Amino acid sequence: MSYGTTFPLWRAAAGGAWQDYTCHAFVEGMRDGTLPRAAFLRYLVQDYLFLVHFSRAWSLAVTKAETLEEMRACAATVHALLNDEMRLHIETCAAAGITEAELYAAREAPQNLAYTRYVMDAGHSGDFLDLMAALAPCVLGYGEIGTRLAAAAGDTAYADWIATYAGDDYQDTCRAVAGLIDGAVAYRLGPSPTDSPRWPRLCARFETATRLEVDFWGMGLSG
Ligand SMILES: Cc1ncc(C[n+]2csc(CCO)c2C)c(N)n1
Repeated sequence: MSYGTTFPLWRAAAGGAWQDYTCHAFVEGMRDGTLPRAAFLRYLVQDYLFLVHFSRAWSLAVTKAETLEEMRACAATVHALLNDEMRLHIETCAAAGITEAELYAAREAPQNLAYTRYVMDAGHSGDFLDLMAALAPCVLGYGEIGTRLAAAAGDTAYADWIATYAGDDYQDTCRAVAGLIDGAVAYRLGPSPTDSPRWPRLCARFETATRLEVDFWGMGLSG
């Protein structure tokens, strides 16, 4: 499966890290239902905080955009994150007796700090493309994981999670973000972006963010 033309190149350049992320033991545990509930809730509480900072990162993308089209796409993502994406976390945690105030006050795990602040820094120290390369593994990785798990899931309590990311709405989001990235790359790097002196650094940013996703899953498992 692939979204757009830039993402497959970045994914290939990330090598084994991409496999480590999308086929992580945490993911396999959701697929076959063996993931302990405590690990999933630990992940979900941290992921709520993650989404707070990801909303900030997409907000930064609005200010780093160079076209109105880019601004609209990033602003729409901020809106979706704050108003739709986080609701899933709030409702699932509420059912487990965790309030939103408790979510907001939870202490960030070091793996969470490392990942979210890395992404923010990619945007602060770089331009729109640096930020997109750091954001891409998160958005498109979950799209890939959702699709794979929907086709291979066993009897699992995580069917809702899988259905969310395998569903048409989320897959449309993935295609839209891939299109945003392809357009942004063409706008800034021209018709042969892989020849740009900037290309290796963008690949490196993508790979680093991918490794930080691996560590984020690991945090859920290790507690
Ligand atoms: C650690 C971690 N990585 C990726 C996602 C997935 N995700 C993050 S933001 C977003 C909406 C589109 O930008 C989606 C689907 C997550 N929740 N947690």
